[in-house]
Amino acid sequence: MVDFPVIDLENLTSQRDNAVEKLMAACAMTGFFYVTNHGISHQIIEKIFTVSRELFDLPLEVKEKYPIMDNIGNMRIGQERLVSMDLIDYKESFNFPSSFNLATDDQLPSTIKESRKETENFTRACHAVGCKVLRALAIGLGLEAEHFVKGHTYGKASGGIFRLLRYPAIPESVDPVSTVRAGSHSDYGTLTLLFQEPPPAGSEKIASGLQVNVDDSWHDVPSKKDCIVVNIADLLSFWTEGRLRSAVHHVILPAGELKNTPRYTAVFFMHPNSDHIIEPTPSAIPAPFPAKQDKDGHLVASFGPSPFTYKQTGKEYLWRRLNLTYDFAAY
Ligand SMILES: O=C(O)CCC(=O)C(=O)O
Ligand SMILES: [Fe+2]
Repeated sequence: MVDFPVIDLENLTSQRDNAVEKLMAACAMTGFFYVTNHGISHQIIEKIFTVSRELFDLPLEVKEKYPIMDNIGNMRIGQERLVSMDLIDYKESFNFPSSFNLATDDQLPSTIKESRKETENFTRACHAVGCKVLRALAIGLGLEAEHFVKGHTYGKASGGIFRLLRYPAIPESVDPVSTVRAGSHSDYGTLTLLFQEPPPAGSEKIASGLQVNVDDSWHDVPSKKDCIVVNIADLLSFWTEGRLRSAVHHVILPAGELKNTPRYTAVFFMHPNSDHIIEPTPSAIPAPFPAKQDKDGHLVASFGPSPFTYKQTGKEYLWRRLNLTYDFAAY
């Protein structure tokens, strides 16, 4: 059993109660942890899930007016297959720019346009939480606090995505062998913040389906009251030459009565500014996977889920990564 630690954001910011050490230990092992005392109110989180329900409840022909383009828009059930064409991801999603103030009217169905201000406030709050974690990580690595944050500016162009997801109830007709809720993958960016709706009353003990792969076995990441699940994503792992780990995760079909309940999540994917150049991190902590020179003299990562060249911008990385994946299969 892996115990994903719960980290108090206030303690992290004020460097109390070994919170930074706890965070660094989690990031060296699994890259997954919970953040509590994050200051994002219940009301705004509930509002986001209300907006999400209204959005997915729109008629199909309305949702299809917003097809995914440049990684923004709607993906219908089965469109995104994270593992292979043989494994269906039984989910639908809507991607918006993580700096929601950059969303153009034509990217927003009426339901979310009506809640533009609240949604923007939510994304600003998520960004602020992510920046606090990035500062603590920089401090934990012995760097100046703003090392990562200065490449993450709210309101500036980036590959960052705010994503709403609905995993529908599982009909009897679904083949459990060729279907998952989300196939195994690691995230592309720097940090991911995941909000899981609390399970319905009476189902608290049933796992939500999100699992993380640690040392070749899968571990449940249950929804925890008032907590955000945060994980290190691939780019931050490359950036730090593997000092911070980005773990593979997936969402399996639920068990028991949760099969009959749709699952809603809201995900805030942080990416650096499009023009931010990613160099290896100058930390005194030994890197598990130091950058090396390739035969053409480029500085490249010596590990990871895809080739990675240093000294490229956030934008170059993201587009190379997306192009390696068919049909925008990930983000
Ligand atoms: O919805 C979830 O629990 C996880 C979603 C996820 O991993 C992703 O969208 O990258
Ligand atoms: Fe993910």
